[in-house]
Amino acid sequence: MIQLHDLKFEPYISEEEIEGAVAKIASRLNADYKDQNPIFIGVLNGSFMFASEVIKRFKGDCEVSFVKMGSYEGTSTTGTVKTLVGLNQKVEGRKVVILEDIVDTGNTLEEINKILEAEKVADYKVATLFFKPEAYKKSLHIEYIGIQIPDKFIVGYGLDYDGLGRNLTQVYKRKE
Ligand SMILES: O=P(O)(O)OC[C@H]1O[C@H](OP(=O)(O)OP(=O)(O)O)[C@H](O)[C@@H]1O
Ligand SMILES: Nc1nc2[nH]cnc2c(=O)[nH]1
Repeated sequence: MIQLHDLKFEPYISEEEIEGAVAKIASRLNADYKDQNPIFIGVLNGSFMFASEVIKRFKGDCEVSFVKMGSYEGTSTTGTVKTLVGLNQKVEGRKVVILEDIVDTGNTLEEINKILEAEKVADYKVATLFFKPEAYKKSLHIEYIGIQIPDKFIVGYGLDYDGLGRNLTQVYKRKE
């Protein structure tokens, strides 16, 4: 068990399971985007570890960019997604892959969808390491899903509780 600020968390998803999920997504991306020079767009802060692990397994040419979005305070969403750092490169006509650490309510994804529609990308797909089907309230398609989890608050592998826990190499869930 670990403690971050005032909350306790227990081990939930091992490094091996995460590594297996990352490898599967990377393998599909290698097949689907062979010779297509995709642009990977990581959604900061949470996706930094997942993005790095996926991108280093991609074998062809690719470009890498990041946006920074924020909507969580403590363990719940504020319901308002702020674009803290937007896209700083032209993506018109390009094939884009969004890299998310987690899709929960889908609010963040919806905001990213608006940005990409305005940018007129050729097409884009979403890859997320974790997905909470019970919490997802949107209809945007998620092409690459690593691990589906119940509607519990998790930390580790990029995900934080009020700033702490992003460096953990396995995932923990809030102790009930
Ligand atoms: O589907 P949603 O309910 O929108 O939740 C998903 C988002 O929540 C987290 O970001 P957060 O706002 O906590 O910012 P962070 O990545 O900087 O931690 C996570 O990184 C996703 O981007
Ligand atoms: N740390 C963390 N951030 C999230 N953002 C959306 N869902 C979660 C979650 O379960 N944990």
